[in-house]
Amino acid sequence: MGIEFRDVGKTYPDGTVAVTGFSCTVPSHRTLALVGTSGSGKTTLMRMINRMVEPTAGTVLIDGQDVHALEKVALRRSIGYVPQAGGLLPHRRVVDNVATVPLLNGTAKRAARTAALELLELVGLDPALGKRHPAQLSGGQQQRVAVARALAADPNILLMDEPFGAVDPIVRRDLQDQLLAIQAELGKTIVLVTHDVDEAFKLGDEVVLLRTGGIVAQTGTPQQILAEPADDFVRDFVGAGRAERTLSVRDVAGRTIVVDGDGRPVGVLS
Ligand SMILES: Nc1ncnc2c1ncn2[C@@H]1O[C@H](COP(=O)(O)OP(=O)(O)OP(=O)(O)O)[C@@H](O)[C@H]1O
Repeated sequence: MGIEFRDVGKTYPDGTVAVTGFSCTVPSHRTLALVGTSGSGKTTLMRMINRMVEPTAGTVLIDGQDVHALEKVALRRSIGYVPQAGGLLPHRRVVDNVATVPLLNGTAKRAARTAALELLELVGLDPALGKRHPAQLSGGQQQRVAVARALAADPNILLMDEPFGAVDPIVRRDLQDQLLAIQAELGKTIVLVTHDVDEAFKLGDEVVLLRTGGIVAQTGTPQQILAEPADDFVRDFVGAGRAERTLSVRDVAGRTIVVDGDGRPVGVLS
């Protein structure tokens, strides 16, 4: 059970080949990170799951069912989607943004709002912020709202397209940690698109590294890819040979410090 891409391809009407012969399974409750350079077909692949993009070859299945046979609007509402820049409705209050899909699905207003306020707490926001409009929140807070909104209809599947790409590195790390905590609690099936290999390794149980044309360079757990990069392209991309991944330990003032290849401290061991 889960999501299965079966030999899918996508050639856009202008002839651009975005994806070719892609096959992959995402088991239920696991996170797949699609990582690769710009234009490697990550977003195209992810959008095939909720039919925002229709493949020109192959099949996408959810729990064994061809998504092509499912009604598009119902399918889209049943899957949480976190777009790149939040995609919040600017003229609606935060709480109403979060409640959007449950309201469309017929949940009563009061129940939808109560649930929305609980979701704001789940993503680490003060429910009092629910009264504000999106423009009155920071970029990081807006992304938290976007995650809350994607979770509002309690979907089994969560699609995330560069969800934390527009925020600074410290907020980004916070949001990543929050997502890991939420995932530990809720156990969604997540497909995450990122161009940041560190993010892919941190969040993905399984990582697919793509090259141009949606061709798989390597699939594996972060540990497998780091330990045995398939070729020079992968090695360069993950930076396995880069100095900063070559860690060593040093004793400083009676404590054991871990430093990177440039001697910068990255943590304390004991
Ligand atoms: N609607 C479209 N019409 C034509 N070509 C498209 C369309 N959407 C995407 N493409 C092309 O398909 C290829 C893959 O695009 P896609 O957005 O899936 O890549 P990506 O890996 O997600 O890139 P990025 O990291 O820049 O978002 C690119 O060459 C892109 O220009």
